[in-house]
Amino acid sequence: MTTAVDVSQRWDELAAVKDELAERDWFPGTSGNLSIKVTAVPLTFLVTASGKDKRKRTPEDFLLVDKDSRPVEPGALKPSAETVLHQKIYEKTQAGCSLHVHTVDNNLISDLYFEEGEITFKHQELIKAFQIWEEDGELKVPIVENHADLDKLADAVAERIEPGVHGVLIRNHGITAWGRDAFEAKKHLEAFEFLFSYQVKRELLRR
Ligand SMILES: CSCCC(=O)C(=O)COP(=O)(O)O
Ligand SMILES: [Zn+2]
Repeated sequence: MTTAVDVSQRWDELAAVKDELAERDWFPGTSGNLSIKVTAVPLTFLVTASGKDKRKRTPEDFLLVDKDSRPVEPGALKPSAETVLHQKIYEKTQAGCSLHVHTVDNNLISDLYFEEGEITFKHQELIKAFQIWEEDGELKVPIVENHADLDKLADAVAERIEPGVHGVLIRNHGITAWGRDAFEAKKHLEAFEFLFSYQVKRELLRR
């Protein structure tokens, strides 16, 4: 059962994450969407309303949706166009929070490594953010095509989820990253973006 207290607590957590990502300027041109799980069975989650400037904090920032990404209560607010991606993450993982942002670095990496289908990070301290502690441990980030059909896109992302995958890049679009809760999802997203930024600069220096 969803209680008003659960929704309000999760709302505040997601709003705090949204503020922090906004400070990093990770929502250019109204892009990006965020969600947080409220109940597991049946699945309900708060998701950002579509088309809004996610840098602003308003009482209409999020709405509660059900297991089919439909609003729990009728109203004027539309859930993110990409809500079904969040739904698939909750269906396929134990995630409690899912974050999607468009950055120049994640777009460049998704394009540069698209043909390989993934990018692998090794010998980087920050892969410890993903609990990889071995000296030769590797972090793989799958890359999928940016299908215009969002159900197809969500299926393509879901197909690449396996143990050890904490985020999927969408070619020239952005990344969807997740974690057990808001803290872990943000930690993963920040670590991914650090690694992408490093790799972009490394490629530039090499050329
Ligand atoms: C203006 S960016 C195009 C849509 C998109 O990729 C995105 O992340 C934002 O869509 P939403 O419906 O969640 O506002
Ligand atoms: Zn997007």
